[in-house]
Amino acid sequence: MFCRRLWLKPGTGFWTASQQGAHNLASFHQASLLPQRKLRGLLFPFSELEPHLACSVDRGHFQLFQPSVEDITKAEKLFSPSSSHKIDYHTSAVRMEHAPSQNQPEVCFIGRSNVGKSSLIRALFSLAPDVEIRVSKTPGHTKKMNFFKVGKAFTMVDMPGYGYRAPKDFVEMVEHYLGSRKNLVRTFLLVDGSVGLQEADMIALEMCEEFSRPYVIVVTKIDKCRQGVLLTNLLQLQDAITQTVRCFPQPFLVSSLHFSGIYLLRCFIAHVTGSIQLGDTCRS
Ligand SMILES: Nc1nc2c(ncn2[C@@H]2O[C@H](COP(=O)(O)OP(=O)(O)OP(=O)(O)O)[C@@H](O)[C@H]2O)c(=O)[nH]1
Ligand SMILES: [Mg+2]
Repeated sequence: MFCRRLWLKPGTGFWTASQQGAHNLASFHQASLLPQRKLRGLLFPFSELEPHLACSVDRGHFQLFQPSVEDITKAEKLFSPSSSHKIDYHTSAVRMEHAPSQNQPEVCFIGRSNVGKSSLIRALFSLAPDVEIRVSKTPGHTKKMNFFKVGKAFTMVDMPGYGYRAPKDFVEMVEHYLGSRKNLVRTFLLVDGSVGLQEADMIALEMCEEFSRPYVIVVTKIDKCRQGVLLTNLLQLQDAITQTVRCFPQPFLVSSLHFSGIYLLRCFIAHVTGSIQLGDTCRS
C-alpha cells in the first residue's frame, strides 16, 4: 500500500538554525509595525511571489485566500489563550482507539520526517508559549499523533513524519486516522520549499487524493533557499497541484523561523474550522 512505501523510503535530514529570535514577531500587532513592503511579504508570501509564476492559479474558478487585517486579527484572538479559552496539549495516541473524542473540528499536519511539522505548530502557537512542542534536527522525532486543543474551537494534530526513521506503526496510525477521522476538516501536507517535491511527497499527494478529503499544501522553510530556487520548486508544485482534485489550489508558504505566512495560516485554519466568519472581501 502507498503508505507502506512512504514508510520504507529513505529520506534526508536537514540541519537548520535554531528558532531563537522569532518570537518578537509572534503577534500580528508586532508585525504590523514593520514597513509596508516587509509586512506584505510576511503576511502573504505566496501572493508576493505569484507574479513571477506565470498562470500559477486558475483565477477562473478560484480567488486567492487573502483575508483582511480585521480577519487576521480575529483569527489571532483564537490563537491567544485566556482563562476562558485554554490552548494546550491534550493527549497522544499511537492507535486510533486512543485518539480523543471527535467533538470539535480538527486539522492535521502530515509530511516527510524533518519537513517542519512540529516547528510549524509551535509557530502557530507562539502566542501560547506554555504549550510544549518538541522539535528536533534529527528526522523521525515525533513518534505519536499529538493532539492540541484550541479551547472549544478546534483541535490540531501533529503527526509523525513519513520517510526516514518513521515510526514502524506509521501506516497503522496515520492511514487509519486519515481514513476514519470524522471531524477532520483539513489535512495540511507539508513540503520542504528548499528542496521541492520529492518522490515521497508525490506518494503522499496520491494518498491524499485516494482518501478524497480536502487538503492543502504548505511549503515550509522558505527562509532557507534563494528566491530562484523557491520559484523553481513552486512551479513544479503548481504542476502537481493542477493534476489533483481535492487539493486547495493555493499553496501556503511559511517560515516558522521568520514567521512568514504564519498569520495567514492561522486565519485559514480559523476559517476552515468554522471558528470565524470572514468579511465579505474574502471567500474561498
Ligand atoms: N530554516 C528553517 N528551519 C526550520 C523551519 N522549520 C523547521 N526547521 C528545522 O527543521 C528541523 C525539523 O523540524 P521539526 O519541526 O522537528 O520537523 P518535523 O516535520 O516535525 O520532523 P519529525 O517529527 O521528525 O517528522 C529542525 O531542526 C527545525 O529547526 C523553518 O521554517 N526554517
Ligand atoms: Mg515532529
